[in-house]
Amino acid sequence: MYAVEVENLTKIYGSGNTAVTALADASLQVKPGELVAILGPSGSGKTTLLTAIGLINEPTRGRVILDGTTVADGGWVPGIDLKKVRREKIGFIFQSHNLIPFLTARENVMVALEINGLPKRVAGKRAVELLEALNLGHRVGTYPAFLSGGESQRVAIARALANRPRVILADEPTAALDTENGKNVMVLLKKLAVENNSAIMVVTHDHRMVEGFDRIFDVRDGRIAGERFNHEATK
Ligand SMILES: Nc1ncnc2c1ncn2[C@@H]1O[C@H](COP(=O)(O)OP(=O)(O)OP(=O)(O)O)[C@@H](O)[C@H]1O
Repeated sequence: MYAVEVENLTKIYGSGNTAVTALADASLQVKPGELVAILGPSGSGKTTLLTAIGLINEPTRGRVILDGTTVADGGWVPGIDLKKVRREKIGFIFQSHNLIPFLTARENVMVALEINGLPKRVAGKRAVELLEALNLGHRVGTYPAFLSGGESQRVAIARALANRPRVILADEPTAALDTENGKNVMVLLKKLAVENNSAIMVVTHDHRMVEGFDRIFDVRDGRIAGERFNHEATK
């Protein structure tokens, strides 16, 4: 079973003379354990695609199937609890890490767990384990203002992973990092995809990172214009 299936997805913003077709019949599938890039010029529809899969942006037409559950079929499937599906199946990583400034690294990760009903003590323990796995064991009590860019991004990754989501969606996660930290984040994402059997989709402009992906989807004018396998990455 695919972790993510998108079929003929179309998104039209606005209506009449001002209507903009941001996605036009885009289709793709991503398997569990796969790390894929969504690559394309500015305005090509990458973010629209990612936010539709992330249940943030309602598609106009077409289907989104997450982990076997149809969530959109010409708009959201009636009666579906979008928040619940989002919380349980999806982890987000943003370009700017969006950490909560008045919470420590550990507390930032705990928030994601507590929202899903984990008791504080259990959440605290798991948050520390996650941060340790990302080589941040020495930073658990540190506030975001005192973390480097690479460290902050790893805390954000720990938070996105906290609930072991089947699908991880990342919007330019390496853009604010130097090449070395960016490459480390890519290696880490690949490791996590494999270990957790998650599908990871990354919107990127960052050509420095392209070789780290298993597969690359090229987006042009709201369409999937091409698909490349990265044999180097899968060796
Ligand atoms: N809320 C909106 N209302 C109207 N048009 C929008 C809206 N969001 C995006 N668009 C338009 O839809 C098209 C696709 O935008 P989108 O943000 O998905 O592209 P992108 O590939 O992610 O671009 P970038 O790389 O610059 O972030 C663009 O023409 C954009 O102007």
